[in-house]
Amino acid sequence: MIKFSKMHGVGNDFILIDGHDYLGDYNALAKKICDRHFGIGADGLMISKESINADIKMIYINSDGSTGEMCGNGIRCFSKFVYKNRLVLKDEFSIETLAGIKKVKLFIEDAEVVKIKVSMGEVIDESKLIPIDYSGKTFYDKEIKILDKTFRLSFVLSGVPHAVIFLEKLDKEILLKYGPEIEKNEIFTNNTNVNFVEVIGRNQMKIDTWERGAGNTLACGTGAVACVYVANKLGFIDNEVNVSLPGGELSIILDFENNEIYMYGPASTIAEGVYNNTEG
Ligand SMILES: N[C@@H](CCC[C@H](N)C(=O)O)C(=O)O
Repeated sequence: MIKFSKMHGVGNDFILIDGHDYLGDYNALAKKICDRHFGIGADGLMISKESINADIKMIYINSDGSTGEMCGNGIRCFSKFVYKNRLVLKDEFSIETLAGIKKVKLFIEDAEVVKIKVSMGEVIDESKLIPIDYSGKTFYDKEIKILDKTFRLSFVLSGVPHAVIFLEKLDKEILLKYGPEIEKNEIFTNNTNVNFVEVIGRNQMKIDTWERGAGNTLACGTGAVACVYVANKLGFIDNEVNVSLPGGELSIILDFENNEIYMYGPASTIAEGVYNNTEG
């Protein structure tokens, strides 16, 4: 029996457990517990662990059992989870992830966490530092043929790898047909998340994401950061952007002076309970 919380960050849903409550194989557990028919159902599993370098450590595993280095929506849920479960006793703290240490700040009203700010760090775009088989310096707006269609694609690392494609209008059929193909395209040496973006104005965009290891999700936080960064680099938008995702809204701020990117968004607790790990 494993105690869990089920949470979502703008529709990107997760199961969270305290690492003290389960010490087994987390990747195998993620596959079982995230299954939408035989498990609780979620896009990913997060486990809290003690950290030597930060206030707490977050382990993130996708629903297919693969490890993700970071999760933008996940880290907001994780922050609220560890605060509510008194694993961290401050409202501003640091979290160790496989993509480095991230700082978070909780906004609390009437004892409820209403919003979380995450310092997401820098986006990395140098090809030699990111998982792409490409000899040029960076991979911005390059033509790439996928099945029968040629896309203009950019590729960056915002904690996890992200492909960014701008469309005149978002199209679910394109996402579902080409997303899985791009995710596993051989140029991306560690696979990739795939974001389709519609720019609405200088401060507004819409994104639909096909996630590495989880498929089509209702939102992706690291994806929102990657898309805002790339769109700004290509001159399409300013540095403060409201991002609409199928599951809700995020706010992303590029702070060039401090080499920092901030993400603001909510985190909601849906359920708390006990998972029976012996059946299912
Ligand atoms: N949903 C996430 C990203 C989760 C990890 C990703 N699927 C990967 O393995 O790269 C987010 O909100 O950032």
